[in-house]
Order: sequence, then structure tokens, then C-alpha cells
Amino acid sequence: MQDPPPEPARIAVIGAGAIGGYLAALAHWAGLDVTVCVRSPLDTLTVETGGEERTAAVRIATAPAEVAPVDWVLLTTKAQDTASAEGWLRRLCGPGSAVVVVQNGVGHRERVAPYVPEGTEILPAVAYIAAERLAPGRIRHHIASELQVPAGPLADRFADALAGGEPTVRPVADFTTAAWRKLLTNLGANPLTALLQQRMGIFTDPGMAALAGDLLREAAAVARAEGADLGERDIADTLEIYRAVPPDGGSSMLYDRLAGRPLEHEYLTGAVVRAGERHGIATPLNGMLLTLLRALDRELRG
Ligand SMILES: NC(=O)C1=CN([C@@H]2O[C@H](COP(=O)(O)OP(=O)(O)OC[C@H]3O[C@@H](n4cnc5c(N)ncnc54)[C@H](OP(=O)(O)O)[C@@H]3O)[C@@H](O)[C@H]2O)C=CC1
Ligand SMILES: CC(C)(CO)C(=O)C(=O)O
Repeated sequence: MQDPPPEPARIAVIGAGAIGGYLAALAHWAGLDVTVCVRSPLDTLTVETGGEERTAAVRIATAPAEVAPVDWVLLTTKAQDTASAEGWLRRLCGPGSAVVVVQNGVGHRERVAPYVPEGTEILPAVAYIAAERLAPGRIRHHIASELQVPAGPLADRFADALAGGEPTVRPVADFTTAAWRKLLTNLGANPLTALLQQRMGIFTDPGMAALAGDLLREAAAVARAEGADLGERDIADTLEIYRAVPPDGGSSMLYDRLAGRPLEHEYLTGAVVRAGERHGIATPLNGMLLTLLRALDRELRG
């Protein structure tokens, strides 16, 4: 007699926004047992990718009491909403559960550890994915589909669980460098698009690209002091990424501004300015943007 087929991995995605909605849909299409845990009600999840629109019939949970432990929890809220996800995290994590923190910025483990049961494995992840929430449950995927995670057995298990399809899970030996390198992509794009309320096409202006380069050069000096191995090559590569995002693509911070939601600036530009202060490295350009973003955020919070 043949063995019964293995049960699909159970995965819960906290936050059905641009990244969570996209990843939940991909996991569902790859055959995993997917629950999305939402703060605002949602009827369906539809993802537009590669010119094709598909609906993913995922299970939707609206309160922690509705869920039980799963194999994988993907935390895809904005970094400032991490604490608010504690109720979900404590219900979803049992023995053998692992939490994958898919957020921009650095310090993923430290940010999430206070809110999960002791001993829960945490896998930080940075996403090379450009996605936009058009409306609740409606996601447009613009370009790219890769998660970078620290190499090790947990990374391998996660890659296996996602069944080798999209997103690509890339284990990296030096995650400190990977996280700061990804942060570079946010330090020009997110503040400038949000403050200007314009899309990524702004970086075709040589002056704007030069300003972004100067912002990133300041940040790379801070990143090196934090142990990341970043240099001029990474700045050039980041500016190349800006040009590769379709001009009608934006940034997660721009989408927040357009929707009147609070901004993630303290975990992006703010993280650079604070680390610069710790190391005695001046960050005047990032500091100026931080002041502007704080003023904007205050207005958005009403
Ligand atoms: N968008 C992009 O292209 C990229 C984003 N990132 C990063 O990924 C992370 C997620 O960003 P993104 O998907 O754009 O953000 P979104 O704002 O689109 O999605 C975040 C979702 O989290 C939900 N949420 C917040 N708190 C809770 C909670 N306590 N319980 C349940 N759901 C909650 C929000 O709910 P509500 O609907 O109520 O707002 C929202 O749906 C960020 O760190 C971002 O910087 C990384 C790469 C690219
Ligand atoms: C790199 C970029 C700008 C891609 O969407 C991003 O990470 C974000 O929107 O936060």
C-alpha cells in the first residue's frame, strides 16, 4: 500500500497588504494550506501579476481566537505595527512553528522576539518584490519575486516548504550585509516618492538619481560601521534597481501617504540616522529627510 501524500504545510500570513497578499496568494497556488490574518475586513484576495489577474481562495481570519498553531507564520505588517500583531503571533506559534519576518529595515529578530512565545524560531527576510495594494484584497505585483534569508537549516526548510516556486528563497551567508543592502533600496525611493507624491519615474531625472546616490553613500558609511560590507558598487546597483522598477511603480511609503496611513520612516531613514549617531557618523541628508517625514507622518496621523 502506498503512503498517503504528505499534508501541505500550514502557513499563516499576518497582514494582507501588498507583500502579505502577494505571498499568501503564491503560497496558496503552490498548494500550501494558507490563512491570512487581517486587521481590516476582506472578502477576497486578488493578485494581478504578469498582466494576469487571479483570485486566491485563501482562508481569512479576522481575530486571533479563530486561529491555531501553524508550521510557518509570515509577519508582513509594516514594522511599526509589529507589536499590534502579538495576539496573532501568540495564537499561531506552537512547538515547531517558525516566524518569517518579511519587513524592510534591519533588526528583524530583535523587533519580533518580545511578541512570540519563548523558543520560537525567527527567520528574518528581506523582500525584493515590488507590489502595491490597490484596494483591500486587491494587489498589483509590479516586478521581482525574491526573499533573502540568513543561510541555515531554517532557511532550507522554508525554501522547501514554499515548494521551489515563486518567490525564490535565497539563503545568504551574510544577512547583515543583505539587510542593509536592501535598506539602501528604500532610503532613496521611499522618502523621495512619498514626499513628492510621485512614482519611480522620478529617478530618470539625473538630479534626483544624484540626490539618491548621496543619500545612499551616507547610509553605506553607517552600514559599514554596523558590520555590513557595502560600497560604491552597491550604490550603483541600487540606482539600477530604481531604473528597473516600472515608472508607474511606487514605494510602500508612497502608497501609505496616498492612502493617508502612517509611515514606516523610523525603521528605514530613522534607523540610519540613529545608527549614525551611535557611531559618530554624520547623516545630514538622511537627517533632513527624517525631519520632513516626521512632519508628514504627524499630519497623516491627524
Ligand atoms: N510594497 C512593497 O513593494 C514592499 C514592501 N516591503 C516591506 O514589506 C512590509 C509590508 O509592506 P506592505 O505589504 O507594502 O504594507 P501594506 O500596508 O500594504 O500591508 C500591511 C498590512 O498589514 C496589516 N496589518 C497591520 N497591523 C496588523 C495586525 N495587527 N493584524 C493584522 N494585520 C495587520 C495592514 O492592515 P490594514 O489593511 O488595516 O492597513 C495591511 O493590510 C513593510 O516592512 C514594507 O516596507 C518590502 C518590499 C517591497
Ligand atoms: C524597493 C521598494 C521601493 C520596491 O517596492 C520597496 O522595498 C518598498 O516599496 O518598500
